[in-house]
Amino acid sequence: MLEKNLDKTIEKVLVSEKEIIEKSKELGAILTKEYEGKNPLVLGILRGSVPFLAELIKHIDCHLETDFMTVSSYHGGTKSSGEVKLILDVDTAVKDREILIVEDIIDTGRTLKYLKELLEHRGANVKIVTLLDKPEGRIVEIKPDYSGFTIPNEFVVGFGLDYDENYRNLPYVGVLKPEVYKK
Ligand SMILES: O=P(O)(O)OC[C@H]1O[C@H](OP(=O)(O)OP(=O)(O)O)[C@H](O)[C@@H]1O
Ligand SMILES: Nc1nc2[nH]cnc2c(=O)[nH]1
Repeated sequence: MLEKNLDKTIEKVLVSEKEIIEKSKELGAILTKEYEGKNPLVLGILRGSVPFLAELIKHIDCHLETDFMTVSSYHGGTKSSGEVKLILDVDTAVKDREILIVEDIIDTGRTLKYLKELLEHRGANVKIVTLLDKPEGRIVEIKPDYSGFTIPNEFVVGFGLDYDENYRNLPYVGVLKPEVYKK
């Protein structure tokens, strides 16, 4: 059964809403300089990136476009299936385009390695910004160009990140109480 109050299912908060907003402002200032006059395509990876993309682009003060791609490899659980599935491709032409991929998290690195290679193969110039980086989870080599917070090797939820499609709407990033996984 789902708890009424999401807060009650959280064991600890790793990154607060205030910290996320402050970090988005910092990253936004850096990205404003990076992309001035380049009209980048800011590419959100569905579904997890939506809250971070929405916060981040408010602080990038230059012309940009947005688009989305859907990929999935966790299928609701806490472990990567090992296979990245492309569910919905980007609509905008990407050849010779400056693309900024926006992600909520890099863990094994499989999703971003797959996406970076796919888009570079199509002729795009790709950079990556992620809200969270979990370096201890890495299985394939990939580094973000810009990263908000480095976190320990724990499964996290909130600010876009789900467990079984829930908790994406929490305004902060946290770790669930162990009993949630037993239900
Ligand atoms: O580095 P990795 O181990 O590949 O993990 C990172 C990916 O996992 C999550 O996506 P998921 O497949 O759960 O889809 P979702 O965004 O719809 O939750 C997250 O949004 C990243 O895209
Ligand atoms: N919700 C969630 N999705 C992930 N995808 C890769 N790592 C994680 C994580 O820690 N939490």
